[in-house]
Amino acid sequence: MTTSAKGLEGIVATQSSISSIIDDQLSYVGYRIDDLAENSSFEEVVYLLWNKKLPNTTELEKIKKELAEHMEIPDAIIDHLRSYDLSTVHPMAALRTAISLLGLYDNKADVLESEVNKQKAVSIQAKIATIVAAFSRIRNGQDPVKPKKDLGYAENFLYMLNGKEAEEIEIEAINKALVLHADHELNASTFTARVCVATLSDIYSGITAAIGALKGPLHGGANENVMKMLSEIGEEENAIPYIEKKFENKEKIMGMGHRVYQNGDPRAKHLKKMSEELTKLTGQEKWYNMSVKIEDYIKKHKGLPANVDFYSASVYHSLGIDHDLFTPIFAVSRTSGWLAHILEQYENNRLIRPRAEYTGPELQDYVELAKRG
Ligand SMILES: CC(=O)SCCNC(=O)CCNC(=O)[C@H](O)C(C)(C)COP(=O)(O)OP(=O)(O)OC[C@H]1O[C@@H](n2cnc3c(N)ncnc32)[C@H](O)[C@@H]1OP(=O)(O)O
Ligand SMILES: O=C([O-])CC(=O)C(=O)O
Repeated sequence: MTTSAKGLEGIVATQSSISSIIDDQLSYVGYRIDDLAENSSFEEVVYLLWNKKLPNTTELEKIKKELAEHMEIPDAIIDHLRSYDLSTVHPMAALRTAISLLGLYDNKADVLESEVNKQKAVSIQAKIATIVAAFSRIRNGQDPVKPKKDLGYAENFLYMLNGKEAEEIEIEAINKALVLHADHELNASTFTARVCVATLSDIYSGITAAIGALKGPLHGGANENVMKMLSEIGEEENAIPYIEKKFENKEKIMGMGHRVYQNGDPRAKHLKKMSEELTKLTGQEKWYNMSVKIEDYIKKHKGLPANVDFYSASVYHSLGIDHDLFTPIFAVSRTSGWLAHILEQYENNRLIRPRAEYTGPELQDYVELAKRG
């Protein structure tokens, strides 16, 4: 057997026609992320990822309507969210459980037929935004707000989160963030989803497993930790001494570095621009200025680029979103990619089962319990 690649670095583990990263350029089904970020709605991207073509007007209206119509969640999920000790539960843990629970209210959860799976995809994509918003409201002692059928996805999410219709600039920011986070080739959570459903387990299992993988700070959980770091730094002049200390302690800087991108994450510049605009608009420029200082310093001293999580932190913060909801919002977006990969996996399935390079002791004789030292 050949030697293993730590963290599977550089290993091509599957074929996929959903998204690609070539020469540091990201595209969804061949459409450049820059064009999609500037021009498309999240629903357009959802359609693109699931159907591998951009929707025409009728198709776009249909997916928008379907998503809005499926957003409402069973009362039992709300009751369940109310039963948590919300002072300690992380919203990603709540989301992981709520999606799993959602499967119990779907009498076709275990049916793997293609058409049924597509219906489940719409339902899960629609409901995940509602679950995140409901969790946040219940935690704040407020009643969950039902979705409105005439609102787009980003707008509905903000409406359910805040209990009032959002400003255009907020909708634009969330829409763009959802577009930018939607898919990213074979990242850890997407790979997790594919490994899970390749056993012919159901979609709910795949999404639940993926949420678990995204939660970690080396992956989606980094965005919350970026804001934690910025808050600890507090003021711009503290930024560089803080980072130097982290380097001395050999600690990682959240939101920096990437396994695949060597010269920078193409999504980061969009979030950086949004961060600049939104922090200025809300009088919170210090978070942007501090982020730029850190980015420049780390680029210069470590050669590491900012990743998608770095500037998303100050974007969400300037929209007044609780810091521990940053990763759940990432999950809301990435669900579209997970679902696309799950559907693709089912279409051409083979069990995913790599090998391990054994590094333990050579074969040895069994020692009876009484004779062991
Ligand atoms: C949506 C996403 O998932 S994007 C990634 C989100 N995660 C983060 O932002 C967490 C911070 N970043 C990291 O931990 C890493 O850059 C990862 C996990 C994203 C990718 O890392 P890998 O390709 O596995 O690189 P690895 O962790 O092995 O690091 C390689 C070297 O670079 C250093 N390095 C990598 N990232 C960082 C960082 N953010 N801060 C400081 N040093 C870093 C490591 O310490 C290591 O140095 P060494 O060789 O001297 O020991
Ligand atoms: O691709 C990765 O390893 C992580 C990432 O940027 C993402 O999931 O968006």
